[in-house]
Amino acid sequence: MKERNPWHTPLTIIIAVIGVIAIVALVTIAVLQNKPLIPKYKYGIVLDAGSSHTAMYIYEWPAEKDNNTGRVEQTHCCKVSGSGISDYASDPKLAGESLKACMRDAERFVPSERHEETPLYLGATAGMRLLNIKDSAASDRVFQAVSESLQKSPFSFQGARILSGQEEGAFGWVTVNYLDDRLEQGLETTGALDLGGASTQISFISDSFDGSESPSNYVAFRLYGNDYNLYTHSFLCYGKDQALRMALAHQTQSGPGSIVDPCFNNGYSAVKNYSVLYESPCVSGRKPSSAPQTFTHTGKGNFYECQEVVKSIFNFTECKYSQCSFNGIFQPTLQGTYGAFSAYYFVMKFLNLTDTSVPLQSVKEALARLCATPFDTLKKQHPEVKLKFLNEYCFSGTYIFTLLTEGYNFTSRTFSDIKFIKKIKGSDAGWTLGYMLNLTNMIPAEAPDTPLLPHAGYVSVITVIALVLFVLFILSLRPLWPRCSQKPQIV
Ligand SMILES: Nc1ccn([C@@H]2O[C@H](COP(=O)(O)OP(=O)(O)OP(=O)(O)O)[C@@H](O)[C@H]2O)c(=O)n1
Repeated sequence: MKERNPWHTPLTIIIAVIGVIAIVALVTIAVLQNKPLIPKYKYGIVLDAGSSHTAMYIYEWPAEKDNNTGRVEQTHCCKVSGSGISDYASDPKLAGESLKACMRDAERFVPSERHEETPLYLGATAGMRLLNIKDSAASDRVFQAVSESLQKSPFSFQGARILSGQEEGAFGWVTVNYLDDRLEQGLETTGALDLGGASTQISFISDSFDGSESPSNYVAFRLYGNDYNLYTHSFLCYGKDQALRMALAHQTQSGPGSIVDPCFNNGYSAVKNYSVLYESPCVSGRKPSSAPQTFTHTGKGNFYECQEVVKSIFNFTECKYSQCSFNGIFQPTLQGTYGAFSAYYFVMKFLNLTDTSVPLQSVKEALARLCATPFDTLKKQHPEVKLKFLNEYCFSGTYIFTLLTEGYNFTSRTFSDIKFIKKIKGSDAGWTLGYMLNLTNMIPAEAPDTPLLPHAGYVSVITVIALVLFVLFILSLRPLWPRCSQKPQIV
């Protein structure tokens, strides 16, 4: 009779089959879990309606993350052609029209199935702050026109409004520190220096500042479980275009028919209109009573004389606090590193001065050389640069140098703490990202609970444990294992 294989009992076969199925199931789950998911994103759009121009930013973040905690990145930027919306006060409809090309761009960059749920914000800064001061009805009409235009887009329009200077400064600080991963990791933060066309912002954390000395400069945040006492100040009229107006106003106080300006290169010449120069609220109170309609503005290019003109637009003496930056505004002791963006970057990049490890004296010498360059030579050296920017680099460089050193009190030791930046990890530095993160509750106040193990580690551990349990189970069934029958010995 054929001997029966002792392993061919129903019980061992069932155990073996269950075991194989369990292992196959575990391996399949582990593989599927670790397979990269098809990326699905959510989107947010912010329009930065600045004084000199409007820019549209599209942000995206992974859709599958709980509570929108995924990392937010800028995927697209569209520069609206033409000037800032505040320049359309006399024809507001055009302000709305001007946004259309970028909105069409957004329709292509955001997948159509996401259009309806994508929030769209418009935030206006110092240009509209000034228009609101000058003519609030005109400012309302501009908002009406841009809102009507944006309501027609397929996105979820959340409104258009003017940001306060404090918001602009604070959201710029949030952006820089979010992109640098300093908030989530609770690292030492970076200060933010923003130079626009009509205002400039300085925001930083200083251990010596708790808001008590100057509450209007204080913003408190609790982000990812950490408390921040932020110092921030926005100087209206100290953006570089309005600062230039103030410098020109200083030089035209007696209403002359021509001025020779040390802040413009030798060979520069233009005829300017008194009414246009003095139409801004930053200078309107100082319009000379008896002036011709126009004046001839020529350059002589002298950095040291230009610095004297630039200094005249600051008040360095008045201060009712323990310490001030300028114009009687409190500023705590500078601390840590700083990211300087917007016009700080544009100007310093052109001047090849973004490397702050060079001594401050060398920066001064480079500016002196630039200002002393005849305008014709400058044009030949930089045929690719738009004339409206090239005209002003001597003034702009001198202004930035003076604002940083005499205004904010950066010294030859602390100047190297400044980094001139445009983007951080692909996203533009500016207030827009911080604004959107805040409005979409993307930064939690408390640190999210982190799982003990990363996902892949978790799958591996349960697989190993399951295998061990399976082997133990098999071993525990040992008494049921069929015994080998003793074969009769053949002698
Ligand atoms: N290549 C460039 C581009 C811009 N600019 C200058 O940079 C300033 C604009 O900076 P921006 O951050 O765009 O300011 P706005 O948002 O327009 O102004 P604000 O925030 O004050 O409303 C303007 O003076 C513009 O002339 C420059 O010097 N070089």
